[in-house]
Amino acid sequence: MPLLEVKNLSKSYANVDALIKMDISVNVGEIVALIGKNGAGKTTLLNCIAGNIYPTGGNILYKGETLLQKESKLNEFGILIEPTFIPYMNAADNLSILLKAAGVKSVKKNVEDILKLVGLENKKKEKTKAFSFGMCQRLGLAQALLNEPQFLILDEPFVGLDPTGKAILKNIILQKAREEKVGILFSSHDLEDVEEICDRVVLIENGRKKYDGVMDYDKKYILKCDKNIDEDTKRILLNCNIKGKEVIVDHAKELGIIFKKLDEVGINVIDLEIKQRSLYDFFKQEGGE
Ligand SMILES: Nc1ncnc2c1ncn2[C@@H]1O[C@H](COP(=O)(O)OP(=O)(O)OP(=O)(O)O)[C@@H](O)[C@H]1O
Repeated sequence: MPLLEVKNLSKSYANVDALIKMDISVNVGEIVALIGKNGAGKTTLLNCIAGNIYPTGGNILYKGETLLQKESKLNEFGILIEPTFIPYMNAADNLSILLKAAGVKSVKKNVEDILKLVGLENKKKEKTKAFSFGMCQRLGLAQALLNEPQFLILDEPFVGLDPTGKAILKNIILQKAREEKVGILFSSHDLEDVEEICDRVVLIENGRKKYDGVMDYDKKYILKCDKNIDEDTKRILLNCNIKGKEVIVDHAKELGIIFKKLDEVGINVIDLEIKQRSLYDFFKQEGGE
């Protein structure tokens, strides 16, 4: 059972159908990225899941139960969507107060530990009105992590972060998913960062899901052989594209049989190269830009 399931979800504002019959899921320990042009519907989807806005139709299930009727489940979520803070309070006090205001009963992690994790340990006594946008993003991440969430919702978390901040964020996302089995759904326009960390990507266009797939789309496996592939061997390797000494294979699961066939005709594979279209190229070709 997926950790989170969005089923047939729609959201219309006055004149705009921002989400149209959206289905997506996030598994335990899975990192899923939402990508799509400005205005595609990413933030609307995240806000519906976070309980900030009500969908017009459809359903959201968390651990198999309808989320709309079980708002207490939101305590298991960590949410980073346009974070705002009380400007005349310092960073540490903001975290404590905001958690109480959100109705979180037990603050499991120490505020100082979390501030250290996001690289704000030297800023804990500073009033947030003096915080830059990037510092607010870091503090927003700290806020999202404070109650040891089982599910993380992050809206454009890379925006405004410097390279160190981005590296910290990527490490946190990977560690939360891989070691603590947190499910993570985030939106981003930073396709290189997305490509680096996510397990699955969902492309949204005009409120509809256009693509939903694992990150090994369009992978090609290039077997570099020690001699040219002759006509007889080409006939044996019917489904492969062959160029000189190279055999190009579309699916990893076919590699074993191809290795065996090559071995049978006395051809050795001396190197294996894996090529993949970049997420940016994919996005462009799918009409994302
Ligand atoms: N409060 C609102 N009132 C009316 N229309 C809205 C509102 N919020 C969003 N929209 C519209 O809904 C559509 C989806 O917007 P949304 O913010 O979800 O897109 P997005 O994919 O997050 O975009 P971006 O990448 O620019 O953040 C857009 O057409 C937007 O103009």
